[in-house]
Amino acid sequence: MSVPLTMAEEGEAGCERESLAAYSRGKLSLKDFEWPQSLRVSFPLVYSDSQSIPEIDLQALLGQQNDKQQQQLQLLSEAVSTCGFFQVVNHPIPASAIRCLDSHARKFFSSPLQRKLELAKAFGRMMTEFDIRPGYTCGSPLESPLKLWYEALLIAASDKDNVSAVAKCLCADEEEEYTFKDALEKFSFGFTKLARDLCTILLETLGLDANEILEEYVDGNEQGVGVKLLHYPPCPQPEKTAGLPEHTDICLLTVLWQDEVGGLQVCQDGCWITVKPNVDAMVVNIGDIFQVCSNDRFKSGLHRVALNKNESRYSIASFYNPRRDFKLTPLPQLLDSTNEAAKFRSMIPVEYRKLTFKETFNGAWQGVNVLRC
Ligand SMILES: O=C(O)CCC(=O)C(=O)O
Ligand SMILES: [Fe+2]
Repeated sequence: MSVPLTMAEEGEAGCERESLAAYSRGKLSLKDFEWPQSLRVSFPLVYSDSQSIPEIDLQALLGQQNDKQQQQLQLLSEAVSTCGFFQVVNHPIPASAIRCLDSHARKFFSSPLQRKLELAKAFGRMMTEFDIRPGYTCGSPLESPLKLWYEALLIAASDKDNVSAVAKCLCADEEEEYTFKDALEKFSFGFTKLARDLCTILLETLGLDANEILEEYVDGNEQGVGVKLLHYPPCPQPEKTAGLPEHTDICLLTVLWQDEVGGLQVCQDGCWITVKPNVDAMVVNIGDIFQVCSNDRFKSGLHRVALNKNESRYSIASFYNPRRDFKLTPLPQLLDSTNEAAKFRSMIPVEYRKLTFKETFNGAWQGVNVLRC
C-alpha cells in the first residue's frame, strides 16, 4: 500500500507475520501463498504498444503553448479521467539518484533477514496523515488471508533520524552514507517537483487556482515524503499468487520507478494491461485522495503486481500527500465554481484508510466507493 498510502505500508503488522521470512524458514508452504482464482494473474504477461498507458513528455507539457503542449495535455487529461495511469519522460528525478537507491535496495534486500529486521522496529516519526510508520516489512497485515510475496523498506525521506538510521544500516562507511543520503535528497526533491507540477496542471484543468489550493492543503508537508523500496523475489508459482493484489493508492499521486523486469499491471476498461518497463520513465497514477478532491473527475488507478519465476523485481514508489490537517472531501472551490453536488462524503483520512485497507487485503478492494453518496 502507499506510504502506503499504498498497501505496502502496513509495516508493523506485516513484520509480526513475516510471510516471506516464515516461508524461507519452512513455517509456511507455497500453498499458503495461493490466492483465490479471481485475484490471480494470467500468464504469459503481454506487452502491447496499442494497449498501453500513455507516455507524457513533461518538458513539452510544461513548455510553451503550442501543438505539442496541447497534445500532451490532451493525453494527460484522457489518462487521468479513464485508467488514472500514465508514464512521464523528461522528468526531474536524476537517473544517478535512482541508480544509487536501486543498487542500495538490491544490496539491502539480499542481506540476512536479521539485519533487515533491524529496520523493522518502529523508528523515526510516523508519516503523513495516515500515521504510517517507516521501516522494513515483509508480510501481510495481520488477519489478512492473502499472503504477499514481497518485501519493502519505507524511508521517511524528510525525517533526519529516519534517514540516518537507514543510511547506517544500508551503507558500509561514512562516505557511502553521504552518497546515499545525497541520492535520497535528490530523488525526493525531483519527486516533489514532478508531483507538484502535475498537480498544478491537473487542478488547472478543473479551472481552479492551483497555487491557492496547493498552498492551502499540500505545501509544507515535510513529513509526507516517503520513498518506498520494493523487492518481489522470484516465485515458484507466479500464476497462483501475486506480489500485491488489485488496489488503488491512498494519496494524491503516486510516482513509481520500475526496473526492466516488469510486472506492474493496470486496469484499463476492465482489462488488465502490463506496463512495459522503461527505466527512463516514471509511472504516475492518480490516488484516492485526488479522485475524491476532484469530485470523481480524476480516477484513482487500479493496479496490481504480477510475479515471475526466475527473476527478482525491484521498484521505488513515492506518494504525494496533503498535510496532516487535511480532511478528505471534494474540493469546496470546485463545488462552488461548478455548482456540483458532492459525490463523496467527507472523512478523516486515517478513518478512510482503516476502512479500505483491510478490505483490499481481504481481496475485496473497494477504494473510494466506500465514500460515494
Ligand atoms: O511495485 C510496484 O510496481 C507497485 C507498488 C504499489 O503498487 C504500491 O506500493 O502501492
Ligand atoms: Fe499501489
